[in-house]
Amino acid sequence: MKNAFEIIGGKKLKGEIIPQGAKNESLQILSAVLLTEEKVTISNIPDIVDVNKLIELLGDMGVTVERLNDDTYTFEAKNIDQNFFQSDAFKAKGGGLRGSIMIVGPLLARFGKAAIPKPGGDKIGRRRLDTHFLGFEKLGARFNYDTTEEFYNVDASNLQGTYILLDEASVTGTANIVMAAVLAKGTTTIYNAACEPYLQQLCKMLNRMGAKISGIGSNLLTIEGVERLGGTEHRMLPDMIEIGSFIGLAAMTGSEITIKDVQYKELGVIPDVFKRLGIKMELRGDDIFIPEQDHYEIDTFIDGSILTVADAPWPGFTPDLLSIVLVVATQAKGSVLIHQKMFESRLFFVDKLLDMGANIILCDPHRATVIGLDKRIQLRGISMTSPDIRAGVSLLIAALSAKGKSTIYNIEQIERGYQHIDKRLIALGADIKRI
Ligand SMILES: CC(=O)N[C@H]1[C@@H](OP(=O)(O)OP(=O)(O)OC[C@H]2O[C@@H](n3ccc(=O)[nH]c3=O)[C@H](O)[C@@H]2O)O[C@H](CO)[C@@H](O)[C@@H]1O
Ligand SMILES: C=C(OP(=O)(O)O)C(=O)O
Repeated sequence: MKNAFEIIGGKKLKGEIIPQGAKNESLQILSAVLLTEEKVTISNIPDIVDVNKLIELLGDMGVTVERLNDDTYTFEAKNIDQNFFQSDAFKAKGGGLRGSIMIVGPLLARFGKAAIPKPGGDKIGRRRLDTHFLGFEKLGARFNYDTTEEFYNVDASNLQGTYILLDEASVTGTANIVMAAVLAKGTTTIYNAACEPYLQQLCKMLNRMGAKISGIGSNLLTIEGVERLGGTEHRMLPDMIEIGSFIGLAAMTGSEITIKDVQYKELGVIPDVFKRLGIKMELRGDDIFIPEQDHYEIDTFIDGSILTVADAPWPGFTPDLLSIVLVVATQAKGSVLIHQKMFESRLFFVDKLLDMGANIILCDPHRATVIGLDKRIQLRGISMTSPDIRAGVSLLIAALSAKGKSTIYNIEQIERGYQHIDKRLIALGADIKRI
């Protein structure tokens, strides 16, 4: 199995690229098919490792899965095999995919019990699941964590709606609790709910299935429980993290790129953050056009002090794009402080950028100051391994801009979230070989 990319950098790219369907939305939406025995048709599903693993897991647990074309599937969760959840196969597969935690909410809602191995995942720091389980407990569930097997069992024969104040606005936690509450008795109110577009899409889909959710897009969701849900059709939004990654790629490599059909109004502050790095872009219809630009200059705050880009729950800036912003800043004119508030170890990949010649001071695990090189000095290609999905793409962008050859190992990290990324970038003129 070829699991590295060899990249010859320094080439300008040119052309159009279509963003894939959203990874994080897909993981929520696919879990929601478990809430009904009727057929659910889902389109614009990205062909990426994480999503394919979840589809396979649904099939293993008894969901009838039919692929209608490249990106459209039907799912029918009529005969779920309860024995599967205690099998070794489930323990091995379920743990390999963080998003699989979101099958718990729907399974509780529909069958009154669920099980899940502790998910593994990227090297980006501790990732607790407390919010999920505190929410389930409020709804009347009892959970048991087997520390030796690293396995959770959850029981909830009688879910009852209630008021839940989340300890933090967890994205997958909110999705999980919403999916448990839609079939609970009575009304559930979730305050401090996350409200990313992924969640808005999930709630809209659940309402089309017969759920009664109001407050969509806010941090206060009200869910009136219903007896049953039915089938529906759903189309995934374009992946906003991919769109941000392509904006960064265009700027860093000085390329003219058009990102097609971005659903601009769903992107929140993402385009503005890249604009503050000095990147020019135009909205043409619903496409983002990024012209070839040899230099871009980072804005300052109004009082002239150094700009900070920090993550925050939606509608703040997503943490999943901070690594991309960091890498793009290495070739800007000016300086920026990158403040990764949510994850403890997501900035450590800067050591690779330092080896490539970037000017970065890692202040502490959460903060890095980037002093841009203004393209006076080109990064140089090196061999590296990626610790996580977004660092992986950031390093790919750095390698595409760098002088000479780079090798990125462990590209499964990248491929869990970016569809056929080598082929799509080669179509724009990139020199990438799978080795
Ligand atoms: C499959 C999926 O959808 N994954 C996304 C989801 O993960 P996930 O749902 O696992 O992430 P959470 O929203 O639960 O939390 C992410 C991190 O942020 C911290 N935290 C969260 C909320 C808050 O108000 N304050 C705070 O500090 C948490 O402690 C945790 O360390 O949301 C993350 C945060 O946008 C994204 O990086 C992931 O790509
Ligand atoms: C951290 C991410 O994903 P996950 O939650 O699946 O690990 C991400 O998409 O950047």
